[in-house]
Amino acid sequence: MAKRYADIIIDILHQDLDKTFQYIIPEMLQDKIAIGTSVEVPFGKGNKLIKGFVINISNKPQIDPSKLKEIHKSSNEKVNIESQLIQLALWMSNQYSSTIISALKTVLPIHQKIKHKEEKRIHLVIDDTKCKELIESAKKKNHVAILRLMETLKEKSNLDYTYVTKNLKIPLATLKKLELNQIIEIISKENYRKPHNFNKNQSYTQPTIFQQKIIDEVVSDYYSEKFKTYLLHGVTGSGKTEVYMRIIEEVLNSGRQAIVLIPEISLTHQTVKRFYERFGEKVGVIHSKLSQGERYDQYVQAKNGAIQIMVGPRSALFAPFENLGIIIIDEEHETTYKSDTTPKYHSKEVAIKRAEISNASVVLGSATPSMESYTEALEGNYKLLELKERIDNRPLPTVSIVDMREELIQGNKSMLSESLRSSILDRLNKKEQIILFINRRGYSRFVSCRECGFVIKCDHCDVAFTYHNNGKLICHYCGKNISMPSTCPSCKSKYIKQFGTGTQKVEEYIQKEFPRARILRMDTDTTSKKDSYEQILTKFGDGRADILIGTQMVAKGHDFPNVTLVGVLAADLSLYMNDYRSSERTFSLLTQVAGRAGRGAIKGDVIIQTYSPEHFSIQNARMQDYNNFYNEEISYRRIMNYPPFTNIMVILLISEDENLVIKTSYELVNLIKNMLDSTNCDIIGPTPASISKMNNLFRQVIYIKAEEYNRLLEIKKKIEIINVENNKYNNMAMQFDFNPLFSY
Ligand SMILES: Nc1ncnc2c1ncn2[C@@H]1O[C@H](COP(=O)(O)OP(=O)(O)OP(=O)(O)O)[C@@H](O)[C@H]1O
Ligand SMILES: [Zn+2]
Ligand SMILES: [Zn+2]
Repeated sequence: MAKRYADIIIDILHQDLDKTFQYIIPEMLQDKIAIGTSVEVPFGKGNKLIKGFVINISNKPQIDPSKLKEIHKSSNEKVNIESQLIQLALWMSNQYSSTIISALKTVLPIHQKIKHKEEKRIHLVIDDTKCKELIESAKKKNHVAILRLMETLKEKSNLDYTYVTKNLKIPLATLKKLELNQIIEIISKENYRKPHNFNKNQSYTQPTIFQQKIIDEVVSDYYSEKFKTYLLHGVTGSGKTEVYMRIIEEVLNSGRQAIVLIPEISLTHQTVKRFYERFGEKVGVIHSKLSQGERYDQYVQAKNGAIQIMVGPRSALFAPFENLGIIIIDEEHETTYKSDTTPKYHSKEVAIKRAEISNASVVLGSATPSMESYTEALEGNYKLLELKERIDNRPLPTVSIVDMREELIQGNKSMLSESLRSSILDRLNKKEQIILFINRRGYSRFVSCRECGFVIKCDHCDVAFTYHNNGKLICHYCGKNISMPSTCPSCKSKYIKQFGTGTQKVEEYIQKEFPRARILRMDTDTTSKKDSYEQILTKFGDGRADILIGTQMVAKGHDFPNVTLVGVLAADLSLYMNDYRSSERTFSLLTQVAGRAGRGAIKGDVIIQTYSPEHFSIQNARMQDYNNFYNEEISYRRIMNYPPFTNIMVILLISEDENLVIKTSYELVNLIKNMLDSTNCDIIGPTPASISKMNNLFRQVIYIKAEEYNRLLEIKKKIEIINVENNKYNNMAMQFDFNPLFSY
């Protein structure tokens, strides 16, 4: 048999060893070694044995084979799932241009040294008569500990170990002795931590004919082994979750597993509850508020088959399912699906890749699909599925727009318009519930006129200037900057200022206006504890509060049938961020938050307060007309050459030396210009980053646009080679991001 060689990545905990080493696969290990196998290899001068992972196998040695060492030993564990995940990590490290190690750390739980929580119980193993004798003799000999234990055990027959040692204060030696004499038995049973407690519900909803048609389509593709990516575009409240659950049921029946991704942790409670009611103990959950131990337990159970559906944000994508059948991404348009740490992957792309590796289907669901996904669907790359109506033919809520400039003219300077104020009062009287949404994205960053609504924008880029603390307004797309004007350039009003209201201020104000209303607030301040989302949402869901005030986290996914009024306090805040995606984000946010109203028997109303009532994002959100919005936005993207028509790579340069970072950024741009054939790339910048100084480090950004994604990867590789060859960027950190969802 020809000799085979394995590329091995050495112990993942050594950050600096981000390269592979080739080893000979010895005869006796030939059939034990595959991609993903964990092995022990001799390393370095002393040939110390260390752990590594096989990431590739070939027939060709890279150097003189007599210089290669042999793999010492391979672990006997089944490798299938690790091998799939390692394959995925390798793809990620290439696609997002990160180190192999950081990609591996993302997909595999590296630190596995967490102890299982053990539950031990003490059982009485002698009969009643014997027990009484023992109690009598303990009394005589004045053995108080034994007496105490026996009397309690006689009644309960078995007790929790910790209770016995801590509460009854029985010494360990005594327990040992009793065990030795076969009076008691200490039985330990592995006990998995359960992060959620719900009951399985037996009554099932019957799918509507519209839901059924979609379920049938996906399921029949699945059974004929056509594993595709679907885009389920269903209006708010159309019952997408039921569709997911029915499809998953079939996947489970076929002996395979499912992953359900949700955009953020605030939605975990509702989704896990719904899935748990349907599937019981088979549902697992992974999110950042679980303890290390809880997370590890979920991982182990997914691996051993106890858990078959993993629900959670991003990281649930890496659940170690051997036979993954489907990945669902709910609210697929959400920006939280993009990782903000290296590798900066997009969950949708990784999900599609993972599905390809394991022959699984992917369902993306949203009432407001991302521009990218909808374009893919129109081009036939994803299969488009639509739910155009709400369940039971319930109407979508009526959305009205209030022009806050008018309110000001009428002398109303408060944050509530007259119409929103009277509607709130009306619902409080009717004992119906209200959600007040404060759009905090772009908080305090752009500058607008309170009188005419004018927003100060860069004349080259059609994006709002960003307000900087030194009183300067800077365009982060071209670098142009101006001083903050003292009057509105359009109407000369002096009510021009940067924007923003905090949630807490809103809560205080609303409470003062409606003293009898029971108010809950949900934002990052009120949700720092592990179960705070759950508490707030359960309280509101049970009707123990009238008004829920919150930021983005109240906007989507929630299903509260008694909510009949949704108020949006400042729709504009996300409209003029220095970001070409701001229209899309505003539209989907408003449509999503509007979609929380009228999901039960009573029709809902939505009131959107804005200074830009004519903006097409707001107008289309009012009509809840996704297609119209898409058509307007896509033509803008085409003209401006933004994604999905191009790909963008960001280079962020960071240094404590301001002059150096600026000088280098210009040099780098020249260098890139020289290496490009300029026909198919566009360079924008360098400019100072939105946060141009952070922790005393100065930040410059360069944007490169290219139609072909791989061009960007090539450019990046070249820059790195130059860097390694002449140590060019030594006193500087350089970060790359591909198709970022926010501007830098
Ligand atoms: N077939 C059905 N029969 C009766 N009620 C249903 C059915 N399917 C779903 N529902 C109910 O309709 C409501 C809305 O469903 P769901 O929350 O899944 O909507 P959605 O499409 O995910 O909306 P959003 O995009 O706003 O999150 C839920 O209360 C759900 O229980
Ligand atoms: Zn500009
Ligand atoms: Zn003005």
